[in-house]
Amino acid sequence: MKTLFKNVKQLIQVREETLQPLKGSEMQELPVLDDAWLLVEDGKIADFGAMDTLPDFEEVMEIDASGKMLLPGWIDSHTHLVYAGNREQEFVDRINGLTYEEIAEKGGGIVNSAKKLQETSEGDLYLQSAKRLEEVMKMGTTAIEIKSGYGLTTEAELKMLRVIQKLKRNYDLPIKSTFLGAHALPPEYKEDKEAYIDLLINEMMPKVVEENLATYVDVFCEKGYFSLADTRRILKAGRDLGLTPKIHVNQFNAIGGIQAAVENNALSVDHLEVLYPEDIEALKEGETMPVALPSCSLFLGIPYTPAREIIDSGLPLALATDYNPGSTPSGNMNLVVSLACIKMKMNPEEAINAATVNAAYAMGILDTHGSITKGKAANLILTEAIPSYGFLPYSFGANHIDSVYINGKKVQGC
Ligand SMILES: N=CN[C@@H](CCC(=O)O)C(=O)O
Ligand SMILES: [Zn+2]
Repeated sequence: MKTLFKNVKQLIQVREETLQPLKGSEMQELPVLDDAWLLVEDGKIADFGAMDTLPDFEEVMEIDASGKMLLPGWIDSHTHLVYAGNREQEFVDRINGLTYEEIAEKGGGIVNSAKKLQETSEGDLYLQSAKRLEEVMKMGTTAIEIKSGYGLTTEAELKMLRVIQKLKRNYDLPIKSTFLGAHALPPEYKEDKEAYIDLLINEMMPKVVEENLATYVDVFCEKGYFSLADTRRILKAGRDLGLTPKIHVNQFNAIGGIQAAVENNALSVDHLEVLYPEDIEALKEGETMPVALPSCSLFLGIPYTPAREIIDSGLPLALATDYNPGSTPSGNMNLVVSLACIKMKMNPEEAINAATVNAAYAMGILDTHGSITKGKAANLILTEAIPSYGFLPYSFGANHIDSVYINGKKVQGC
């Protein structure tokens, strides 16, 4: 089955190849092709060009994209989309003056979600999560990473990861799973953190690997959660079992997590709301992608990741949602791209590059996704008729998506 998009006002993020993420000033370049066509065959981008070069294709389904833009679908490289229930009460508590840390100290936060998840059946958890996945696909997300970390027991962590595995089987978009057993200390281990880390390393991780349930290993490296020494220990154990690190660092405090991540060849370091010059220097030493999560900053009222400092020092940057019940109950990548421009002073080109090419790198799928490149998956966003691509972040909060395609197939309901 072939699909031909014709009269596309602009094809955005057109690249012959994407071997490396985009760094520093490269992020300002967003290659586009005006008045274009694009052919999809067998779920892949087969060819594209300017309208005055359009060949006479036979047996194609034609889509007239006059006035509309076609771009690679958003790639969300950091989410906690599998969770049970919600934490609306904590949202109200924060409105009334408590901080995220104070709520966690009172037994709320991650352990609150863990309690809910432990009490939820695998079937119900799947249904809640599938609904969220469909919601974000309609908003243009065409590849996603999902973490465990709301289980905090062997059984519940495996339950989460099996739900992710079932989502992978039932949905066509790339889904990568990350084992985040080191998300918080369960209350029963409050006095014995080492015992929980032993359980995580000696029981949970081997089972996760045996059942092939995760590609990445994550740690919440933060004061009051997992220390630098804990992080190093868990990353090493994960690497020994073949799990690549991809970790939460520098959300509230910088405690050396970036250095540990780079030393362990982490694929990404995520959050970075607090960033010191030595963190930037450490990132320059490796291939680890910094990932900013601006909708978390918006929701918690914490600082935004200093994108200008990162990009202007020659580094790459990716954007993701952090979709989770506590700090970011939103999986809207369109809002993330807008916030990156409005609050982090990224220009539209940088933000779109960060949510496509660099996001694909942060998910380990840059060779197959993230750009309009021949042979890559036809995971695409077709916008409504809009004046320019900059209009997407500019008109924040609005939905200008006409339709979303995954492997060339239209996502229903958008
Ligand atoms: N910071 C750690 N984990 C999540 C929040 C988890 C929660 O509050 O449930 C995050 O990335 O923001
Ligand atoms: Zn997170």
